[in-house]
Amino acid sequence: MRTSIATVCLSGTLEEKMRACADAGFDGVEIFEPDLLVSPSSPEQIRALAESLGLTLDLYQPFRDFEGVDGPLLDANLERARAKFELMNRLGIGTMLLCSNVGTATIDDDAVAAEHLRLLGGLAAGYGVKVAYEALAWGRYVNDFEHAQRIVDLADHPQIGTCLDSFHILSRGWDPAAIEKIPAEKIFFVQLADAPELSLDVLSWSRHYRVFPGEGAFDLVRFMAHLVRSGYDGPVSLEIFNDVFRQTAEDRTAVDAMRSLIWLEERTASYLGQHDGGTQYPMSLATLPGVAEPTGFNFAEVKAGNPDAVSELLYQLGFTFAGRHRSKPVQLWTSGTARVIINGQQAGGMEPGISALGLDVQDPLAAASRAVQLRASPVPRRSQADEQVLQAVFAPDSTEVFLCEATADGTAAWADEFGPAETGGAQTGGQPAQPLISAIDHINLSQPWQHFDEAVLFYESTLSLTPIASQEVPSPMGLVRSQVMRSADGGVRLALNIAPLIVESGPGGAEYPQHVAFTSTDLIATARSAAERGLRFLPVPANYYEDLAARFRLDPEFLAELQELNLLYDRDGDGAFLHFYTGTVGNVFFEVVERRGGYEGYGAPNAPVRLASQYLASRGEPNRKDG
Ligand SMILES: O=C(O)c1ccc(O)c(O)c1
Ligand SMILES: [Mg+2]
Repeated sequence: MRTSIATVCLSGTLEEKMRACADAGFDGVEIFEPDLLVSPSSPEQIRALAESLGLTLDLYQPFRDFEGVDGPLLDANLERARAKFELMNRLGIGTMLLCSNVGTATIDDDAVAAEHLRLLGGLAAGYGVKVAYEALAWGRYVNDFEHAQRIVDLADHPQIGTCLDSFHILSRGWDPAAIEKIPAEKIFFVQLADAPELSLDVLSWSRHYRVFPGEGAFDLVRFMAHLVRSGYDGPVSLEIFNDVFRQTAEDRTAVDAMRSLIWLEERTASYLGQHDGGTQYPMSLATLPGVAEPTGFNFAEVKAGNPDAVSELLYQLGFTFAGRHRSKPVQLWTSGTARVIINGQQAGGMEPGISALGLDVQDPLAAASRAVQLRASPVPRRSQADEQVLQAVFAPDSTEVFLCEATADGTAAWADEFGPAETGGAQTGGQPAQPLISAIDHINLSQPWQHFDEAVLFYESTLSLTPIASQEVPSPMGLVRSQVMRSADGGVRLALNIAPLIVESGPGGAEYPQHVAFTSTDLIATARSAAERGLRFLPVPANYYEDLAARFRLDPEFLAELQELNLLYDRDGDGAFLHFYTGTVGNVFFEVVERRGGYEGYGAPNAPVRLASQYLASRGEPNRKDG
């Protein structure tokens, strides 16, 4: 599949955009006219730059408001087109995009529009270029791709064909199956965009909210399947008008874009494999190393300049110190299969924060190769000869994601690099035979708002995690969007939260704490033992417990126990959820959860209580529970 992208998708100058597209691995670009008009480079220089970057210039766009107009305006429009065809010859671009008329058309007659397109085709022939007619969703008379195609048929000129744009087709609810009826040689160009479901006029939706394939709600796999079946084999180009991408570093957006297209290509290949058996089509679709979902968490890593505050929390939760790394300032704490690494390497005066997570996968090499083919950056590692070689890539928020070998007994092969425990921390104590905390339940990573869609696409495409319906949680600092990505059996649950931007601290000014949640087989016993070891719980206000009593019929003694220990409670169906939070150290805190009777959620109704309590704590408000 030939990949292309419109320069309007990216921030920067035309030259910067082209370099970013080439670096991300695109085959070609569409030149968006306004980008050229403001460039100091001549058309010849842009052409030479594309050549030197190995990019093809696939399309010049847009040409607007041409057809369906009165005689004098038509003459002027043809003159306008002549100038653009001359320009295209200088650029070396063979196809121009013509949008259906949204403003000046006064004649609602297909025969007239077709006649005008035929005239345009005649002019284009003189310059050896072609024109791809695109039905904009808000076109005055033509807003449906089948209608545009009927006009192209009527025009019946070799230089005149269709441009299909998934946004204009799917936003209007047109059925993309009709693409298969269009003769392949008449599809001159294809643009792809996804979009979230919004109730908005199509123009505003299109101009501000398009996103890359896989980041929205459109079924682009089915769209692509119809396109492939039509016999089309030209460029598949991303055309994303998006306010956030326009202000994000262009190289980052280009990588996100390329990832979305590679993944769509793979999913289309797999869809066609399932539905059309071995049928061969002109467009060849590349695939990636397939990987199964990760089966569990192998570890979580906290980086900290001073490990003591973190190790103290873990000790209070009942974790056992399992030793120091034999060559690095790194500690391992365990409880059951929950492993937390506290890494003091290169952490200087750094506040504690989650820096890495390890996932159990069947084939770490294949999983890493897939991630890298999806343009994830590998984490550079300098392993010593006697250490496990671990595969890792950076997530969009720079968290390191390690792809670890799953073992049948839940142990970690690298753990023998740690020890012996006796030489280690202040608080050791042997591992109890049956620790209450048995595993990592989920990891919660706050994400900068502007990279949220990119993060969801990253975890879904590289790691095969599935996003479940997102939630919105109010906090004193704004609405937090929470998106859980999980494996089918719940072995891996990752909660991504959009951190609201604290306006006064400026972009990136405020870091939101992140957390690791552990599973306990007996939450109340865990809380009691943690309290005895001096754990400071995140305080929960009395109002919360009054509301709990009103919502659920809880045994008064049980309710009193929840309140005494600062425990939170929720229910779904037959299931119940008990959990508590520790205080925050630096940018990290811990949660302990007990899932009863198949509870599948994360205590979302309680999240506002947590966020408000953390907000008070971060402002140094008195903790009334402590007196
Ligand atoms: O919003 C527009 O005007 C516009 C322009 C060119 C396109 O290809 C398109 O899909 C939309
Ligand atoms: Mg378009």
